[in-house]
Amino acid sequence: MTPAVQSAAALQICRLAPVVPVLIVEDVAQAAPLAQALVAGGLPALEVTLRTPAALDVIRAMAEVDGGVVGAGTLLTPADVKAAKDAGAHFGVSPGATQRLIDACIEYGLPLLPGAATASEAMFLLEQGYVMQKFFPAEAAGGAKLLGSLASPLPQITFCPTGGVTPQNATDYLALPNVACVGGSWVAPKSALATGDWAEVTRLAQAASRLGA
Ligand SMILES: O=C(O)C(=O)C[C@H](O)[C@H](O)COP(=O)(O)O
Repeated sequence: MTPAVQSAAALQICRLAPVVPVLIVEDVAQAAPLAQALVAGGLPALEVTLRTPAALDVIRAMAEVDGGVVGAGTLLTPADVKAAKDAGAHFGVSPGATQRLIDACIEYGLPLLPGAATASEAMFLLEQGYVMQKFFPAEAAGGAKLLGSLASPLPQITFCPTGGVTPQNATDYLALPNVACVGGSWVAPKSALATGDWAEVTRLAQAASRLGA
């Protein structure tokens, strides 16, 4: 799957809703109810970070949830790409990008949302064919001001800013011409997961799904 085809798929997924929840899930039993709560709240695209031992099983369980489009986050190696694809991930997200990671996504047919934080990184990815990129770490790298500054020299790139995005600053990003959606962990807070408060997750997702409207 060429980078251009990967980006077309990633762009479509990023346009489903203004927010892609970034999920850190320790317990596979939480996967289905969490995904159902987020989809019910209007956020179908879900990013499960490969940062917990349960992550691949969580992806497997979430892939069964109606209406959800599940991706794997924190992809760092070709082995991560293969494991994510085998688990049923529809897309992959990385904080950055390496040639090995890109080659693996081409080989295994996993649409990648690769990360960039500077003009040169974004241009390297554009040369490869990635017109849809993650802007990471969004707030620490320069926030909406930096990303907005990239829109005029690099109008062909659309971004999903992630990292430090909150309900408060999300609207600044969503107002930019080069932003399709934002990524954020706030819609699935640790406290709600710990208590299984899925109604709270749906409430947060509903509020997030209205951002930028
Ligand atoms: O794991 C990845 O692939 C990452 O790139 C990191 C995530 O984007 C951040 O963890 C977002 O988290 P918040 O800043 O809490 O919204």
